[in-house]
Amino acid sequence: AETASPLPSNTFPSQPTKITSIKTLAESPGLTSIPATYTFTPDLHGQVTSVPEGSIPVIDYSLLISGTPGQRSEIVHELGRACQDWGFFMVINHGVPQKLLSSILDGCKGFFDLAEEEKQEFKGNNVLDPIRSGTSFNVSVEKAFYWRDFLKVFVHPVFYSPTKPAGLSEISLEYSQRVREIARGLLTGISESLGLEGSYIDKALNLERGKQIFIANLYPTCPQPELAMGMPPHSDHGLLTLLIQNGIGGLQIQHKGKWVNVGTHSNSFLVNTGDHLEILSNGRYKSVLHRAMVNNKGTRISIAMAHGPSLDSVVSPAPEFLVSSKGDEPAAYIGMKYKDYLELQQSNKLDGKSCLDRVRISAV
Ligand SMILES: O=C(O)CCC(=O)C(=O)O
Ligand SMILES: [Fe+2]
Repeated sequence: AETASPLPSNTFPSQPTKITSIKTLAESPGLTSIPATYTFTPDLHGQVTSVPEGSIPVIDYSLLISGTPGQRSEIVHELGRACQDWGFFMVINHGVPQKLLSSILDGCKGFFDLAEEEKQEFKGNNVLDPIRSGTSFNVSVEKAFYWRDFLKVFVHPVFYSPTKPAGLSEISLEYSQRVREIARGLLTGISESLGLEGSYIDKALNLERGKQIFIANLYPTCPQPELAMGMPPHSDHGLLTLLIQNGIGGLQIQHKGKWVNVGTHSNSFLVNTGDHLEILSNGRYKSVLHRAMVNNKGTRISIAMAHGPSLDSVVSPAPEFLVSSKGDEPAAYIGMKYKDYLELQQSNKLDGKSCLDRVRISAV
């Protein structure tokens, strides 16, 4: 039972023997240092570069959906550049009301504020269970733990939601639908930017039944943020992840080998490319490495909405990229059923792009 096992006890005097949430630990009175089991290599923060204000790509979604043909093709071009150069961009003018964004963040806060016993009802037993609440990433395989609690819920093609707190289910349904629509719109533009039909990815990966996963992350205030890690460097398994946060930053992306602070951007979606976009595009659009830092100023909540192929899709590089007038291009990844990939990624340690490395045939 993966998520059922309690964290092992350690020598830290005030640590209870069974930690089911970092929230409980973070709220212990007088906590001034973190247990050794939460400690990572020091000076993670020192290696961060700041990029000039305004250099992270920004995509105006309204122009993709209702711009003139000229504006639209400009946005498609910008999407392609963002995927190629960054694997990351911000989406503005997406049309999702600010009120819905704050309601869903409040709903997640309500979930994390439930009594530990209540959250335990939703802990799940298997990595592919549709509702899973837990701490760190996968405590059954980790030696050091992340300063993070999570709630992961499958919201499409079948919608699930925890039954508590009251109201979360309704808000989550609406939020999931709105965000899925934007993800599909972006993937239409991304298909075109790859020189394919707009509907290419949608059809090839059966997005009508695409897997959409709602991931709420809680990063409580940490007394030694420079020693702890919210989420380690990793890439996401799906195609595109759309993230929002509660006004507190912490996300960093890797760009040209350096870690870059994304910061806070109210009312925009922070979008990153995932492994399946890299596989489908035969390495043209690489999934971006990202991680979550913690802080000692306030509790951070982020909601990452992951969009992937349908579970039964077997994804391999699109044949369109393998033959060209310039000669054949070898497939750089083997085909794998998305369900198997997801299971592999969730059952192991979260470790960079180690999952993608398992399907990679050659360096690209
Ligand atoms: O909280 C964040 O900023 C990142 C979360 C994330 O990468 C994930 O849930 O996959
Ligand atoms: Fe992620």
